[in-house]
Amino acid sequence: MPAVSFQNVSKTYRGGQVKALDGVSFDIAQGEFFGLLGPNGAGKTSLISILAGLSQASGGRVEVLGHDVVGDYAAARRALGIVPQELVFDPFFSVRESLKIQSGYFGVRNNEAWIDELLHELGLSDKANANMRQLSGGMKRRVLVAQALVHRPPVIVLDEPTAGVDVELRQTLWQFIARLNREGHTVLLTTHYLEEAEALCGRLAMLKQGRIVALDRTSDLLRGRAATMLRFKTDDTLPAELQAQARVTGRIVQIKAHDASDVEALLAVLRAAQCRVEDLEIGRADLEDVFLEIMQGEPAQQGVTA
Ligand SMILES: Nc1ncnc2c1ncn2[C@@H]1O[C@H](COP(=O)(O)OP(=O)(O)OP(=O)(O)O)[C@@H](O)[C@H]1O
Repeated sequence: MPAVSFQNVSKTYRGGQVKALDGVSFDIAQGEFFGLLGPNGAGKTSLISILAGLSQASGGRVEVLGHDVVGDYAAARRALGIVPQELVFDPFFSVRESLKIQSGYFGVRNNEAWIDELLHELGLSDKANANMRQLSGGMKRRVLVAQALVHRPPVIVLDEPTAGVDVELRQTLWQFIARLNREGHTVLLTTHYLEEAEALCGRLAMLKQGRIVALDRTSDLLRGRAATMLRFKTDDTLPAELQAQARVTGRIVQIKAHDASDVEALLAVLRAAQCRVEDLEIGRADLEDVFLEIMQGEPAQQGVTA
């Protein structure tokens, strides 16, 4: 039985004018660390909201460990630990009180030891008795993670958990989540940080305009799609034939190359255009390259035609 199963899920808004999800189907196996990626507006939040039972699909079916998220809402929700994107919390309680209240909500009692462990693992021990109002944004985010995990859910859903979060918390969070994953918890992560997704997720789905456009093991996506990247810095204007295929960030230029002769051809074009190149390096394509390639709908194989 899959941990999460999306079956032909669709979602429309405004009486069908906006199609946020258009026939999304995939399963996440138990124990997977799964990443859901997509640009702004692709439909990630819509999909997570349906999974969480916060909004209803316009069509299709979603199950968590075999429990339908609509027909069997309570069981599905109990199986999920959801770390929301927004900082929502009750300002009147202390950190520990809020965790106890959340436990009660799931009918869990006498879990003080687990609450202590959560506080410790998330670096919140010395804030246990602090009022939620007094916490910084990063600390509140840690509490949201603790709240999501208080009932030891088998499936953990993290919706952009590291947006605006400092390096220390990211590391603390990922170490802890990776441990829970090793212990058997399934993890579903949405993020805009592609390095995190590349480092953490065994398998990835990419959403574009409400449809799945890629679904594969992370290593296969990296191997199969993009190839080698030529990276350099320049102050000069790129020759026109390279502009279309280059990714330019300030002075940094990245161009895809498939093999050594491709690299030679690229350098020849640059030399002929008297384009001065600094800090030249040739590296492996990363998930960002693959992501952009898929989102731009470029054909998988496209060499230099110089
Ligand atoms: N309540 C709503 N009413 C109308 N349209 C909506 C509503 N919620 C989302 N949409 C639209 O549905 C589409 C998908 O939005 P969604 O928030 O699911 O995308 P996302 O992938 O989570 O984006 P982001 O990365 O920006 O969070 C977008 O076109 C969005 O404008």
